[in-house]
Amino acid sequence: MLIIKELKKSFSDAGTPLLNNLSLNTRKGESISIQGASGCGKSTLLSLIAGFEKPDSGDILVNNLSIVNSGSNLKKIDNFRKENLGIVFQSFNLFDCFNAWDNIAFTARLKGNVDKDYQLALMKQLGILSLAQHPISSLSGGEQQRCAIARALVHRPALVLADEPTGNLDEATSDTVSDLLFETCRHTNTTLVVVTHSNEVAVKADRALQLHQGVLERANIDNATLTTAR
Ligand SMILES: Nc1ncnc2c1ncn2[C@@H]1O[C@H](COP(=O)(O)OP(=O)(O)OP(=O)(O)O)[C@@H](O)[C@H]1O
Repeated sequence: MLIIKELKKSFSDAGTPLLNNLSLNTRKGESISIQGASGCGKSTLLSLIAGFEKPDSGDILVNNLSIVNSGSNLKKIDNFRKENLGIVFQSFNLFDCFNAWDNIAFTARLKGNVDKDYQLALMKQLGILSLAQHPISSLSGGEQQRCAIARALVHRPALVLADEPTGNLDEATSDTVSDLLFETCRHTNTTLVVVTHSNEVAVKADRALQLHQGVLERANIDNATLTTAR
């Protein structure tokens, strides 16, 4: 579904590339977590997958569409995002001037396929239906992030990218919100890539990976590490 082939990316000519022949192959509906040291290139990788940045070489395919080779065609890449991509940010990135319902409807309106029943079902699943008419600024951090998850899914994207989705939440809220993110993506058969510093969040993915020296490796998160992290 998401296929990354021998991706290279550097921000300077000196030294080893930040991403150095990185490859990944995911199944439809699979969830992947990515951890790694600060500055190792996790957010850069998400930006490349979203088509916000261009790699030096290699290819990225989502549902057989090359994000890299569509990169020079801005309309095509814009359509790719509208059709295929949902994004969840650490800082929620919701609009203060809209209520919860209109914030969530935003991506579907961009795509031109508002499906009220589907939005109602998603909001119900995420436990935020009763907040639909509330101003976004009146919601707690956990409630806002649940709205952001609904917004990322409401246009039925094939792929959701989440960059530190629980980074601004306390431990208990992080647990609830990350459970909802993984469950909702499983329920809707949406492929999910989550960048996180949290071992507790990382182990909820079907595959836990770490970015190390420019490539993705299987993460080794054992129970002892989890216990220590708690
Ligand atoms: N547009 C850019 N121009 C130059 N350098 C950049 C640019 N974007 C990122 N970098 C550098 O690339 C490296 C990787 O950044 P990135 O944000 O991808 O790391 P990260 O693994 O997500 O880090 P963190 O866990 O701290 O968020 C950093 O050294 C960063 O300064």
